[in-house]
Amino acid sequence: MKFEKYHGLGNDFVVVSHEDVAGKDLSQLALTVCNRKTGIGADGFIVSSLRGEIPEMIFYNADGSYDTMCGNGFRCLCLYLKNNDLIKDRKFSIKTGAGVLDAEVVGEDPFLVKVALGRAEYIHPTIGEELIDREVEVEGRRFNLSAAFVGTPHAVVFSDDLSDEFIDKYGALINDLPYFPEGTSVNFCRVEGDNVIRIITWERGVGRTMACGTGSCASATIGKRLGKISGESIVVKHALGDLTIETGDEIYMTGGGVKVASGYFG
Ligand SMILES: N[C@@H](CCC[C@H](N)C(=O)O)C(=O)O
Repeated sequence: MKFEKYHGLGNDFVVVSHEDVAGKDLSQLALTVCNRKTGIGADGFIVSSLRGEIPEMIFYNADGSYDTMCGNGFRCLCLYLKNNDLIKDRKFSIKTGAGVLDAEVVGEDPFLVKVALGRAEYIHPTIGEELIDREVEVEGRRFNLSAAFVGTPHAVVFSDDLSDEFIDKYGALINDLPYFPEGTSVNFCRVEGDNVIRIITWERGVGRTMACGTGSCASATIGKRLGKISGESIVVKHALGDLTIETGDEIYMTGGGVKVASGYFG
């Protein structure tokens, strides 16, 4: 199987063409390919499909679970399509499990793409109301928990502790709360300026990753709703760099993608 590997701020993905995996169990393939000991190693598996009128992203997490959207993966797919001459225009659209999203290449070297993600949805499906700044207790520790759906579900907690141990422990525990019967990614954020937050995400289907695009969008919009940050353009800091999130009526995410490798697997 021919593959290319990409990352967006260290959130890494194996990208393959739909033609090369037609008829295969994609969930099982994601599990095999993403294994860091016995596979290629990645946080997610992206199948690039050209079956329809516009390109389509089919996305699986490292644990084999399907997901509707992945922000960093989406930007990586944009670069994959560009590298393979599958998109020629600066502006284009890609179908995802969360709908058709418009994108525009705004930088060539380094590659930079701006993606329109629509509006954040705040009505929480399990409780039928918004889950914003709600005090919850998790193993004796109090959190102010908020949630938003930005193509995929996200919980957001503002915290000064961004240590690996804290994220690993409470990310998994918050994902297991009854509010989230289908699980959720959990974003831990620290305010670092009027329009700046630092974020570390515990991702559903993966665990702690180096960056999360949709999590950055959810965190920026919730940070603004809670009055913790302000401004149209929010800088979301990750270990390897920043994403710019515009949070007007519609959310826009601007960030890069990097090709790491290509080859054959199996
Ligand atoms: N890495 C992502 C989000 C991926 C989805 C997540 N693992 C889930 O299951 O919801 C991003 O960059 O947006």
